[in-house]
Amino acid sequence: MILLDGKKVASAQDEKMAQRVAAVKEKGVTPGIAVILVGDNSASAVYVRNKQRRAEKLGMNSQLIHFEAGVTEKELLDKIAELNNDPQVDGFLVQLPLPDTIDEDRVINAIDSSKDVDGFAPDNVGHLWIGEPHTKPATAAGILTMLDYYDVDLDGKNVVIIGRSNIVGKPVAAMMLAKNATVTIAHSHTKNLKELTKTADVLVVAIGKAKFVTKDYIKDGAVVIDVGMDRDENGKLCGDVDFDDVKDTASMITPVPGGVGPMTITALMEQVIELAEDRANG
Ligand SMILES: Nc1nc(=O)c2c([nH]1)NC[C@@H]1CN(c3ccc(C(=O)N[C@@H](CCC(=O)O)C(=O)O)cc3)C=[N+]21
Repeated sequence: MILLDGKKVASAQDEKMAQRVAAVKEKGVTPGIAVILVGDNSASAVYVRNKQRRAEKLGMNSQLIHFEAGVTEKELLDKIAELNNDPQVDGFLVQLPLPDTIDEDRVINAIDSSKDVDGFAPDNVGHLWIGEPHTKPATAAGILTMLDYYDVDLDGKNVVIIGRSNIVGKPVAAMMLAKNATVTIAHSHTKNLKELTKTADVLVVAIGKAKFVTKDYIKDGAVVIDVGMDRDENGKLCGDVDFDDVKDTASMITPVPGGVGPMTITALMEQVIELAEDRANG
């Protein structure tokens, strides 16, 4: 079994990205990212901190805007308008999920789609499905970079994705379809899930249930991508895949932590650098 080592791939990408940051700075542009975090969800705080750290390491400008859970939609929308108009900010995102008091769609729609580094804005979703992406959702982009790094060719492969979220499942499907895979999206209403997942050459799991996928879901030699960020019975970070159970059946697998997570951040940073390059080139 080959471990798909997100930390290793991320640091290899970091070297290339640091050079791009340096080159764009020579042209007088420093790539700038902002992250809006609402409330004090501890997991979100960890991700946000990791994003800040990576941005700083790459020599980028990075600002965190932290609102209390009681923030009003208006305050949030005002901040978004300010970032839309801030020329130093190439891209920004609002960490999801938001508190129930806030209309998530309205917030996402308020982000200028040219600065929507998450690729969640409706026009960016459309561009992605047409096959002419502007910005791409970071987790999906990170997964594709990872597979490319390990020379996993998707052309003609059967891909099964468990999970149909706008953040992960759907964009992974669009991007793998563009690589000529045969893509199936499974979800909570799917019948005979195990029979379906056993047809997968590549299985992507993004459901948010700790250790849900065991070896009886997997074809011998499958590539398994675990997008889960869950806690096991001892409160330890784990994925949606029972790693120890599947490790002798899968040919390649992402660990949690150290798999998709670091790649998500890499993809996000790369997206901001691309937007900064566009700014520098006018
Ligand atoms: N608008 C928006 N965009 C997102 O991209 C977004 C979001 N909202 N909401 C939450 C999810 C989750 N996410 C992660 C990013 C990095 C790690 C990460 O760095 N993980 C490390 C460390 C995890 C740890 O130590 O806790 C790892 O897997 O090795 C995890 C999860 C981005 N998300």
